[in-house]
Amino acid sequence: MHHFSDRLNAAIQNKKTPALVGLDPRFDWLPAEIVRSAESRHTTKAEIVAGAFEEFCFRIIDVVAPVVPAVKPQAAFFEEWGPAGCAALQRIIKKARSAGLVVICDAKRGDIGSTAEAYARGYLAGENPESAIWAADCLTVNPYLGSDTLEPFVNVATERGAGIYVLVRTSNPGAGTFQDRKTDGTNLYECVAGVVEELALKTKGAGNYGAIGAVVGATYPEELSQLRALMPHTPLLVPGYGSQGAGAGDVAGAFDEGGLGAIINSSRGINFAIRKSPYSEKFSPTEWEQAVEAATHDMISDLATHTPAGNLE
Ligand SMILES: O=c1ccn([C@@H]2O[C@H](COP(=O)(O)O)[C@@H](O)[C@H]2O)c(=O)[nH]1
Repeated sequence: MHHFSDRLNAAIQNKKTPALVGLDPRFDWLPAEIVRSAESRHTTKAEIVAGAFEEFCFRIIDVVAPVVPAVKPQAAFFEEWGPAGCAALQRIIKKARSAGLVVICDAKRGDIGSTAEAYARGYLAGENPESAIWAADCLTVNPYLGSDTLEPFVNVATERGAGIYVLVRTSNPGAGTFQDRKTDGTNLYECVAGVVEELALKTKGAGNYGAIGAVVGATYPEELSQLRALMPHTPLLVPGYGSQGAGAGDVAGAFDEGGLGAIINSSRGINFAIRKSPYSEKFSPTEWEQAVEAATHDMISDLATHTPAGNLE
């Protein structure tokens, strides 16, 4: 069985980029042709939305799979639409994996240990997509209930060659409300980082990184560099690039000297590139996939200017 971080790093090296495409569909922003097609096939609103999300994400996967290592579907946008949305998410994960992509399901789960175990078993398929119903390679996890609640995720991830990313320093404006709280001179996020690094070290693969990673926002570049140094064996998932205002310079501190150790997410900036300059001027609304492709290539080039080339050459 191959270790999660080793598989992810191989994918990053193969595609020569740490760019991660988020799949965050919004019904009101979908291309008209996709909405029309879903309306012709379904009757209820939930089925129409779910059908449209599925086609939209399938087509994004077709565009980005040749050039990026991984995708991150955001479960919330699918769960909002009930069973139809969840069924679409499941098929999207399957499609992304068949396209050779590493799939990180962003569902931010967490609960008391015995319940966390059910989340872990349900989401974390790791290397064998048949081993969990949601068939993800990796899941985002909320550590608020305590370090004992991370254990079931660690155990299942280790058994199945899967991974988790634990929320350490999130990208939102209010991240500091709880995460910056200090006890004995240590911030809460530094305390969580310490626990995560221990788990990363314990689950280390053939390379430098563990199966347990951390979510750290690109919108806090100083903390990002600090956490890279504090967590040398922890792979980072870095949201906040693009629509939330962070640029390639802000994420430079996330990488190790070989250019590994982090993947950088953009969701709206890629999914809905057609709605924004310069793509809205370059392409007509029906050419939205070309806009997705151009935005992905631009992100890859942008990141390359600030990523140590090292292992990505
Ligand atoms: O700290 C966090 C943790 C998760 N996210 C998620 O990432 C994407 C970001 O979307 P953009 O459109 O690129 O802003 C979204 O799914 C968030 O829920 C985050 O932004 N910050």
